[in-house]
Amino acid sequence: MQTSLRSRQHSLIHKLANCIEETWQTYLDLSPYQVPEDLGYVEGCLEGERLVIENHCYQTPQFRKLHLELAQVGNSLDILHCVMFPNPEYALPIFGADLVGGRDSISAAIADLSPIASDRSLPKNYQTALSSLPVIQFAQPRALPQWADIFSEFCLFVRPIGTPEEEAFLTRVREFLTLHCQIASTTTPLISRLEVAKVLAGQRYYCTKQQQNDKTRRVLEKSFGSEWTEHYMSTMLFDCVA
Ligand SMILES: C=CC1=C(C)C(=O)N/C1=C\C1=NC(=C\c2[nH]c(/C=C3\NC(=O)C(CC)=C3C)c(C)c2CCC(=O)O)/C(CCC(=O)O)=C1C
Repeated sequence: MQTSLRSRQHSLIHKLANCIEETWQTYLDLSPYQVPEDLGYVEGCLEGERLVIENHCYQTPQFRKLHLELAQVGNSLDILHCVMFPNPEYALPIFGADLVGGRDSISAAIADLSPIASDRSLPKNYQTALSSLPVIQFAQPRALPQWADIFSEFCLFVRPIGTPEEEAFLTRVREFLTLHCQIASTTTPLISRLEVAKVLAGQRYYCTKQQQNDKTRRVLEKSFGSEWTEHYMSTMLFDCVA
């Protein structure tokens, strides 16, 4: 297997990809996840922009899909995308992260443990743990777009300025991930079909809103066209089970 794309991407993306995989390996019981239509590694080049995508997928008893995706547009735009979809029998939030940047700076860095409850609240244990984390002051916080009503009050969305802010972002994401994996590993599955149905509704809402991110859609469409992109966004990036 050739070296991972991360070794040719921005250092924060490289470090976060390693951090995510190390945390999963440390706290979770990983099994392989069969990526459909050999989407493990894809390249597209329509309007002259070559897009390379590398997908890493796993599953565990508590998570139906752990998805880490690295992508590079030409040799200018680096992307890290990560979503942890809980098994619908576990009433757990959805961890999501997105890093987008050029060779020397990250323009968007976002990470969140997103609620799936209909009242948009996180479970008490998450709220207690997250509110005890020190608030980090970033120089350039970013405003969420209209579709992004799915994130929690603890969501980090910034343009990190310089190494200290990149390190602070990485540390906070590591704290989110560690907390999430530790709680998930000690959570017992739901029994009632009504509870499971509510979890599915929450995941479906999350996926529907994420699919409205036109920044993602446009990058994919330029290299793969709109039909492939619609399929990819609804079955690979943000698929919700029936
Ligand atoms: C957990 C949250 C989350 C997850 C899981 C997620 O997938 N996106 C998420 C959030 C999120 N992403 C955003 C932006 C951008 N996303 C891309 C592209 C891709 N992002 C990808 O994952 C892939 C597939 C590999 C591509 C191709 C680009 C280019 C940008 C513009 C960069 C910039 O503005 O500087 C914004 C701001 C949207 C706005 O301001 O309107 C938000 C909120």
